[in-house]
Amino acid sequence: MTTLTDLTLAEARAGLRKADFTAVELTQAFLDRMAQTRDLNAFITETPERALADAAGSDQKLRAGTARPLEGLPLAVKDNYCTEGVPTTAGSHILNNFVPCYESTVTRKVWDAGAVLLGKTNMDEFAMGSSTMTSHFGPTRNPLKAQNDPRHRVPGGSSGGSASAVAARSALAALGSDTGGSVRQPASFCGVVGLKPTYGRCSRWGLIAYASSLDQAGPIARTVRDAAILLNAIAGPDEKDSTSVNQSVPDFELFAGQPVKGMRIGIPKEYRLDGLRDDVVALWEHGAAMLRDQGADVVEVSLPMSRYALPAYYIIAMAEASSNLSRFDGVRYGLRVDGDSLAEMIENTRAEGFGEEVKRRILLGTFTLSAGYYDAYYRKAQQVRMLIKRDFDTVFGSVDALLYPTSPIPAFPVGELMDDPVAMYLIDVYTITVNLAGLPAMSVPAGTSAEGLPLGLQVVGKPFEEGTVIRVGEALV
Ligand SMILES: NC(=O)C[C@H](N)C(=O)O
Repeated sequence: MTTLTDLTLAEARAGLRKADFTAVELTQAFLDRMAQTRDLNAFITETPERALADAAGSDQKLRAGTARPLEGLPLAVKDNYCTEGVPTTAGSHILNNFVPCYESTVTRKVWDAGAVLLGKTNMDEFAMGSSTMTSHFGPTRNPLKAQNDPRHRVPGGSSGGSASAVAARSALAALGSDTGGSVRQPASFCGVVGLKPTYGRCSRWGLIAYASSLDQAGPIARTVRDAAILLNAIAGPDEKDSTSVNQSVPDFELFAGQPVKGMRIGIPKEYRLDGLRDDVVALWEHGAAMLRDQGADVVEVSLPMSRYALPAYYIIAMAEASSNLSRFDGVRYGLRVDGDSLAEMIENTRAEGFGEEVKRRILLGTFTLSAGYYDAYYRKAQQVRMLIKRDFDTVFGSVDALLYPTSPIPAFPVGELMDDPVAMYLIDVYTITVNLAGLPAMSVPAGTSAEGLPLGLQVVGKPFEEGTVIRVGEALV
């Protein structure tokens, strides 16, 4: 029999239904694998007892013929989803010992669909980063290394723990969240699939807020089909999140494997940045050729405003973060560091509880929102955001999807870029525009870099057309 941890989610689902193995056996295999791969530091909290108990419950349902869509399938969850009774830290010291008394809507949906929780995964603190190095719990490692180079690589971020776990086969699939690339970029770095749904497709309720107008839940999985299966479970409106959209949810799995013949795919010419690495250019051209070979019409399009996306994103994200993170004050939950007065207690708690990158963003965000600077920075960034969105609207009048790289670089060595925040922000150049425009996008493992590391290609679709993204994504692997 093949190793259980090597199965895709779709294969594991089929195996459970045919009773080739039990949910308890499958879960135990993943728990063993988690123990073997602990050096990756992919998990902040492991939940083995709950996993085995849930799996036993799933086995009963499987035997009774009442299995739900994700029955008995072991998943990992990024540690910024509130999980009732299970510690939830968002990778921060300030949420040390925080055990939510409620469950996020998205995680509630996967448990209601029968999935099994293996544990909560490591992440950049409050999802701020592209490497998982800003976590209070130490960096996560990518299970993959470059050829002839023993250095450990980052898994990307901020959902680096989730991507590392899926790539290491210590989870069948995982939930991440994507504000500016946090699902897609780690998927690209770890050679797995990452899907960011349309803004409003999934509920953000109980997902610890970073930048509320950009945050979106998303699956990380081994295959496009697996990501579609998970999206089926987490999509849909929620009365607890007024930004979730009442839009019908198709069966996304049906799109995996549908032909791309006759589709029009756009290649944005401005995304061919000066100095882009040869291997990334070659990957992109190869992807376009694959789609052309399958009968798609690949055309050049123009997104001129995207060149202003990075500064606009970092102004908006930091402004929203500075507001969202004001709730962490030591009064109600999480860390409290005493002081002589209430103000001093709050000051001490925030000074000790937040890491350097989070403090940098709170300070910059507060600055851009302050009187006198608001118009020059925040308002202007919102106007730029509108222009970027309009560019996409225009282009989507003539194409069905867009194709470009997920990241300009492959996974870099752990420790690098930490003292150069701007260089770290620049890595997000290809992922942030879709968050600003609220579009669905997917990263698929489509090639290998010169040093033998995975490279991802990104497929971007029209709002609420995740099905198209899934279709094109599947055609690239
Ligand atoms: N959260 C994200 O999507 C990651 C992005 N690199 C950021 O730091 O904002």
